[in-house]
Amino acid sequence: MKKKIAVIGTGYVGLVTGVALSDIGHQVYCLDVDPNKIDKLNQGISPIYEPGLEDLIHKNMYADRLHFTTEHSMAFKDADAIYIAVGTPERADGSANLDFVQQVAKDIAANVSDRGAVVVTKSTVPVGTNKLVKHWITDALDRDVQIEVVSNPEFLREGSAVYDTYHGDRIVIGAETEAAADLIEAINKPFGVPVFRTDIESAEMIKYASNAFLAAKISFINEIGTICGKLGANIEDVAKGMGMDKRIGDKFLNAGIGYGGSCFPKDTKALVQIAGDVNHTFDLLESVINVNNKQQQIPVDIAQMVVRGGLAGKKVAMLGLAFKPNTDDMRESASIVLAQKLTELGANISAYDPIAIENAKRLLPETVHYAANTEEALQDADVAIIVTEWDEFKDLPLTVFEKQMKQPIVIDGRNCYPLSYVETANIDYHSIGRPSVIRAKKSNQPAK
Ligand SMILES: NC(=O)C1=CN([C@@H]2O[C@H](COP(=O)(O)OP(=O)(O)OC[C@H]3O[C@@H](n4cnc5c(N)ncnc54)[C@H](O)[C@@H]3O)[C@@H](O)[C@H]2O)C=CC1
Ligand SMILES: O=C(O)[C@H]1O[C@H](OP(=O)(O)OP(=O)(O)OC[C@H]2O[C@@H](n3ccc(=O)[nH]c3=O)[C@H](O)[C@@H]2O)[C@H](O)[C@@H](O)[C@@H]1O
Repeated sequence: MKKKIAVIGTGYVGLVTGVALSDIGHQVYCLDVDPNKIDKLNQGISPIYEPGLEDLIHKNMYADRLHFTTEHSMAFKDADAIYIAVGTPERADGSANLDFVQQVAKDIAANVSDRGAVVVTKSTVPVGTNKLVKHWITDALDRDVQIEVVSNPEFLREGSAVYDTYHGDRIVIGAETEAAADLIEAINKPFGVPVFRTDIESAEMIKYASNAFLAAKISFINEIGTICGKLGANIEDVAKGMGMDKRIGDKFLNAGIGYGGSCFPKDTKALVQIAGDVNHTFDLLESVINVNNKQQQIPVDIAQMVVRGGLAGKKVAMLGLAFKPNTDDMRESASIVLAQKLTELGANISAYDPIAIENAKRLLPETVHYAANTEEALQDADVAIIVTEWDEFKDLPLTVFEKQMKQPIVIDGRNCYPLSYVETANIDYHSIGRPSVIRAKKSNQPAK
């Protein structure tokens, strides 16, 4: 069943959704208010770095199933389904800002075909928003047009967004009517991903609860890591041993310098607000957020302890800037907090990331120097901090730290190297929730 679909917003979610829906055969019109993005896309250039995405854009543009436009009339004309995938950024109080969603509702009212459409919200929105969207559209309509709304939250991860779309654990569909749910289920059928149907409010909550639970798992393992660090236990083995229990599961138990990105920080705060709106203090989630804020500072705390004479005037190499590997997304990356703190302490930062440098320049202090490669970033550095676990850092021979740095002190915020490997290198090594490995101690060890 091939349908005409309009996707509004070409950020991560809109673009990946639009491209994937065209790839399974639908006629898709992706609309954005940003003409630069649409220009680039019409030249086959993806405005975001996402493995595999550009190839799919080319394939489906060539097959004449995928179109990019700023023209509402072109996108909305005869659309069976209209997907809303615009941003829902956080307001100063942590709640979700729905201004972009409300604007799209007005645009739909002004442009939807007389035969009506099913309006699908992909954006992460507070419980009750889909019903508000329907109200906003019908309120602005000057004609009698049938509008149905469906909550269809998105669960893709940046860096593996294309893979996730085809191999998701579930597609959640929250609808008012069986007919609307049937249409969205049929549209998604070729993905072969299990569908879970529910009411609209539950679908909206599933998205926030899922992100909050994953964030809680990360903060939990990070707290255990901090205790392990003090007691001489190894968080990697602890997480492995815990994860073997199927009720716990082995995913999302990597201790590190906390979660970043465009969603966990924003969605956890929004859920605290959503709970507050119904007079519930979400104590657990507030702690998850506080733990994460502390976690992002850990490398600076360690650096202050281990670099002799303090950090003022010292060269700090930052390896990795993106909030996770395989993306150029810098939103809420721990590198932002770290660079600010280090700069306040008078350190000179030399930073390198395989692809996020252009985005980093907009968010990090102006004084940060950007190196062309790892070796240049490490040259004569007093301390190195690994912020993002890119493969090229994980594969780096530890001798590079020895050779390039003034003092080979490495603070690994992502536990990139097995301790047994670090033991063989002539570096001081501090990681998260694992014992430190110090040169002096190694040389004092009796010969075997
Ligand atoms: N980034 C991610 O990995 C995921 C994001 N989400 C959710 O999806 C939503 C979108 O997130 P991103 O894709 O990261 O957003 P984004 O902020 O990167 O992109 C949003 C796009 O919408 C466009 N836009 C804004 N107003 C518009 C309008 N009136 N008409 C047309 N286009 C308009 C903007 O120009 C921008 O290109 C958010 O609610 C987010 O929480 C959900 C799952 C994953
Ligand atoms: O709503 C969203 O936007 C998305 O948010 C996350 O996806 P994403 O932020 O792209 O990336 P994740 O792989 O979840 O990583 C988020 C952060 O947690 C950190 N993390 C992840 C896993 C882990 O074990 N430890 C850990 O510190 C990562 O380094 C990263 O900073 C969710 O995984 C997606 O399901 C969801 O759709």
